[in-house]
Amino acid sequence: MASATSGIDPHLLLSHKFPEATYTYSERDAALYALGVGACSRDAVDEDELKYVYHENGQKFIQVLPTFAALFSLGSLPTGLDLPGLQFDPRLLLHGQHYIEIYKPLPSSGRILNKVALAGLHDKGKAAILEIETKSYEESGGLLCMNRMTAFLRGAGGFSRSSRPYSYSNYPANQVSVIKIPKSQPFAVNEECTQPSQALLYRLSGDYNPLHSDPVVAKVAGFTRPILHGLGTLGFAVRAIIKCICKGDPNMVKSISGRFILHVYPGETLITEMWLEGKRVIYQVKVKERNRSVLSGFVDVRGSTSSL
Ligand SMILES: CCCCCCCCCCCCC/C=C/C(=O)SCCNC(=O)CCNC(=O)[C@H](O)C(C)(C)COP(=O)(O)OP(=O)(O)OC[C@H]1O[C@@H](n2cnc3c(N)ncnc32)[C@H](O)[C@@H]1OP(=O)(O)O
Repeated sequence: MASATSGIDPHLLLSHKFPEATYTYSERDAALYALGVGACSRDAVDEDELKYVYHENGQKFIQVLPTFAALFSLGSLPTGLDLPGLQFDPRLLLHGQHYIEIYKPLPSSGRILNKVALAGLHDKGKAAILEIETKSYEESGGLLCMNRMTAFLRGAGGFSRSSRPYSYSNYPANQVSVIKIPKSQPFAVNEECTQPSQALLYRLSGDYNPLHSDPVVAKVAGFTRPILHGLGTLGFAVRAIIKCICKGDPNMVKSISGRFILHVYPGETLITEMWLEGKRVIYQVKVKERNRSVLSGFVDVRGSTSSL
């Protein structure tokens, strides 16, 4: 794995003000995204999923998966991940966690205004953790969703000026995604193969990091070949939860939290296990071929749990 100079000045970094950014998308973008996270990949006429990619039964608009909201936040990051007070090797960046709150059903197309802020910074010694929060507004001014993404910057830790490791976050502790996986049998299990070309398809939704497409870059980052986008795996998991628990209704999803535990290679099989705890679905994704957990978290749902 490569290493390079890094350095973080917490005060300079946290005082940075991001400019507002817009993100425009069409139905084609929403459908391409759905295909990128495996919608209809097992069955091109899947009765729960065709609506994400096609105007099924004469529906006026396609429906949008709630995880599509994550693209709003990626689109608002500065080019080259260039921020004052932040020096790190971008080749060693991994997506660590992602948290989304959805306040309204996502429209099938739109122009979104993003307000971005730094939500957290933590010194983990071998790594720095940087959290970026994006609030996304419709043109009418209504708040549509909020994303908080966590970047795990390998090799960028050790910037604390005192013996106590630096740690700052501006949000409640109950929104962090380290969750306990129940010991009981899961309520539902979904198994699905990703395609060898999955990351090449997913990247067309706007995350062109070469870690997911370039074998040389992947090796420098410590992987044998390009890996799947973390948000790609999250998209598979949440789609499975919508299918198995929300009876195919994407608008039941209220919030989504996930921690990326281990990388996934495109072509591997994802097993999503789900447990119901009131209105919360605890989930864990394992890679079948390596029998390893790669992602875990929770999805909070709207509506009556008795009908689930
Ligand atoms: C604008 C400039 C800023 C840039 C940042 C912008 C945000 C960008 C977000 C990134 C999105 C775009 C790029 C996308 C990239 C990808 O999709 S990469 C693929 C998806 N991700 C992965 O595959 C990562 C899988 N996970 C791992 O490989 C490992 O979990 C790890 C992240 C390498 C950590 O493992 P390890 O080094 O063994 O850590 P530990 O020793 O267990 O823990 C050390 C401390 O770190 C905490 N921690 C561990 N894992 C995570 C995690 N996933 N997220 C957040 N924090 C994590 C852990 O709790 C430890 O802390 P303490 O308990 O306090 O000691």
